[in-house]
Amino acid sequence: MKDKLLIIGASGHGKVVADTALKMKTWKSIAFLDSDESIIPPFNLEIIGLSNDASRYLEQYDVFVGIGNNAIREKIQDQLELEGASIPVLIHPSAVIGEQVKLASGTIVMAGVVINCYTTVGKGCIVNTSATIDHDNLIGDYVHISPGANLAGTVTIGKGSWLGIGSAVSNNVNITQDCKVGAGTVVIKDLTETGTYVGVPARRV
Ligand SMILES: CC(=O)SCCNC(=O)CCNC(=O)[C@H](O)C(C)(C)COP(=O)(O)OP(=O)(O)OC[C@H]1O[C@@H](n2cnc3c(N)ncnc32)[C@H](O)[C@@H]1OP(=O)(O)O
Repeated sequence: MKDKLLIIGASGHGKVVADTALKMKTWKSIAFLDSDESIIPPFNLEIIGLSNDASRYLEQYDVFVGIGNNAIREKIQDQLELEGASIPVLIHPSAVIGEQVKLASGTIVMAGVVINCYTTVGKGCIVNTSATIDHDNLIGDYVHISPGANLAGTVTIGKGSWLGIGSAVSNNVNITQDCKVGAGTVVIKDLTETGTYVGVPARRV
């Protein structure tokens, strides 16, 4: 753990990552890397280098990937791990985390989230604003659970899957890897094939 934090990506998701990190009051300073010169960084923070410059800062900074796309986040975090980066977990102070919950590095838990007991969340995940994950869930690496999604008890989500805003997953349901579950979709049965699913109940499109 270092006393400075570097966030890769200063656009929409990176902004919320920075906001969460500021609220944690854990780092003396926070800065961004971003290759897009047109971006004005939020909260008067600085962009100190290009997106692929992280290697130069690993001695001094904790590093967090603030990019919403699951596949891109995975690629960058995997490389950072190979280089020995210190990658924290970010938890907004308003989140409620149950007993025996495990959260792996590079995961962010945003404002208003509730994660109930005995759930495990893999690395590089986004648990977005006001999502709820109930007891005994197993969330794979690089999953994004969008704002307001609700997962009942004993749900499994495979690596790289994306649950859209306001979606719901019934208890004891398993969703395989790299699925996209649309906004407002209700999943009541296992999704065993990778694909895009929408509607109530969920159907593949
Ligand atoms: C902080 C943040 O912003 S986090 C980000 C939150 N964002 C989201 O949650 C967005 C979720 N994304 C969606 O719901 C998208 O519509 C997706 C990923 C499911 C599908 O996107 P695409 O692959 O581009 O599919 P496309 O738009 O072509 O739709 C395919 C069909 O599914 C239907 N469809 C798409 N999304 C939905 C949905 N959420 N519910 C019901 N039907 C849907 C479309 O109407 C279309 O039907 P048609 O073939 O009869 O015309």
